[in-house]
Amino acid sequence: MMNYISETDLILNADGSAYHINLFPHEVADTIITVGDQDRVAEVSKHFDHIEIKKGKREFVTHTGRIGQKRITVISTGIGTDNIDIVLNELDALVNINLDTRTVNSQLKSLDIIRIGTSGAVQADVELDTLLVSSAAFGLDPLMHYYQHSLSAHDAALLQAFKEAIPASYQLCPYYASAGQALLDTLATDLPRGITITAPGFYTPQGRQVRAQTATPQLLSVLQSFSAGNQRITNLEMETAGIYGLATNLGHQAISFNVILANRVTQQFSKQPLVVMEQSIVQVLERITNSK
Ligand SMILES: O=P(O)(O)O[C@H]1O[C@H](CO)[C@@H](O)[C@H]1O
Ligand SMILES: O=c1cc[nH]c(=O)[nH]1
Repeated sequence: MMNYISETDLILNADGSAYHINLFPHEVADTIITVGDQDRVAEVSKHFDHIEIKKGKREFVTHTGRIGQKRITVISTGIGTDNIDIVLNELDALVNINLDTRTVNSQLKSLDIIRIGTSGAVQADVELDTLLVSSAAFGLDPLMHYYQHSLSAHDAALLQAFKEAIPASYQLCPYYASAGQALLDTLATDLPRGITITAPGFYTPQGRQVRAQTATPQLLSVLQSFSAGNQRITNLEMETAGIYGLATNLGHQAISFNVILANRVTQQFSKQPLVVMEQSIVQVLERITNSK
């Protein structure tokens, strides 16, 4: 059959649910909040008026419910863009593929995908315990090199400028992906913004020096000093570029809210990470429920 998606391209569990995230189409809302930490899922859903579904498999815990009339799914991705590949492809399959015929639906759905995650700042003036929005992200992980990913001339020039700023000896191959403009406009016009670096690790890939010897000794200062026009790199984390790149490829809107827990320039870490995350969750939920 034409355009048939095979049983090994899109794997379903014996009950017909998506292979890793273990969900059925009716269990997913059009507004999706992604968090890294499984325990953060309940910290979000405790603010729901009603929870209709609680499911989980591996690191992918999902709660779907409502605040007022707004139906929201919150799902944990675990750490890293390899998990983003799984979560975004499976969420998209649930809403855009007929799982019985294994063909793509004629009407495609665009999800709103909203990350609430923690992050480290690379600029001294990005303050601890504040909320920062990723206007775009450079991925230093490899995920989007496997997907078609076209850029505007402006964005291609920005990526080229960043590539030229990285010492050749680092052997890095960054990609670039932007936030969904509609979500930036509806949820985050008043928040500080910047370009986020999505790293393929937490320690040396984010310029940390513990015991392992680094091959990229000036990474933090390279990131900190990069600028193009009025754009600069503000923070480091591990999912945003993959979320933005795959959301763009699949026709979804995505936005990443970063709770700044570390400042890598002042070398300070938040004294109250759980309190700040709780305040940020409340703030983002208010923005979502007030938006439409
Ligand atoms: O707090 P989360 O959402 O997990 O996000 C950040 O924290 C983790 C590293 O500690 C990475 O996943 C990074 O992106
Ligand atoms: O510095 C940090 C803090 C949170 N998450 C990261 O990935 N990096």
